[in-house]
Amino acid sequence: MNAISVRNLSKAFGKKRALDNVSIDIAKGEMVALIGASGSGKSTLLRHICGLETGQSGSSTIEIFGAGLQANGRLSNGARDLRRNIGVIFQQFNLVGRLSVLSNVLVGNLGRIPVWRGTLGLFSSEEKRLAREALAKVGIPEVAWQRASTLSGGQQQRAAIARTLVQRANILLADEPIASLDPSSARRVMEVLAGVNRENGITCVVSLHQVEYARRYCPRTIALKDGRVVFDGPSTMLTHKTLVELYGSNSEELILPEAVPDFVPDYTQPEPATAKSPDLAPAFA
Ligand SMILES: Nc1ncnc2c1ncn2[C@@H]1O[C@H](COP(=O)(O)OP(=O)(O)OP(=O)(O)O)[C@@H](O)[C@H]1O
Repeated sequence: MNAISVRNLSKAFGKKRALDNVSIDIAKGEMVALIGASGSGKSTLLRHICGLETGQSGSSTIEIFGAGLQANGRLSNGARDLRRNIGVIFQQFNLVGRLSVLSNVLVGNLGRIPVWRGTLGLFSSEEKRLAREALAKVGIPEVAWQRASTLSGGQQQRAAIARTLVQRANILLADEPIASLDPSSARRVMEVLAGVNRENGITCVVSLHQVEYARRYCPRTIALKDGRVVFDGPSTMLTHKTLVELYGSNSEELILPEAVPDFVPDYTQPEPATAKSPDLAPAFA
């Protein structure tokens, strides 16, 4: 079954065509990279898939697990319920800085509990236990009581992933989650995303600037250029040569300067035990 199905999606902002007749299917359990130079439409596509934007009127549709999220530029009646299945992580601004990390993770419950309970911040001990388990799953159980503003960028992204686990999202859309991180934090966040995909079966779509991360962590890559899908296939086929053909001089934006050209990754193998925190036990599996 497809987790996400997009048909004929176009979107213009004034005269700028941000998405141009995009059609993609993403199967349940896939881990897909969305790459493209700046302004190619990655964020716009993700914002449509989570229902934050509607496409142009016409014959476009977006379905989530076979149910209509939007059609012809209008959100469906069931969109609100479908959105509960979708966790979203942005490059920044994922957490409320003055609240504890645990409170931020507990926010993932809000779609499921009575509004009054959420407003008063009244969470059951079971909900708190699950939130702590989610923090353990992403490898940062020790920061539960810290103010979110005191976390490093990578820890903040991992806390945001923990919140989507508490939300019980079965689709995770991550919009440039590693763009402002140093390489080791970026790898750690990508490992956590790959872990929740592999161990929890969560369908992940991750927009990335660097193709190396796509090749290392995502079996499939969808590449956008000027709002159009210009590549959709195995990440291993997206060689530097192909990137140059697709993007010309803009391809430099997508290749890490120190990258070894066209190394072949092995993302099919689970991470070796040494590369993983013992905290990443599949508590939610
Ligand atoms: N709300 C908006 N109003 C006007 N133009 C917009 C809006 N959102 C996006 N755009 C334009 O649509 C195009 C696609 O933008 P989008 O943010 O989706 O690209 P992107 O691939 O995510 O880029 P980046 O990698 O720089 O984040 C860009 O030209 C952008 O300026």
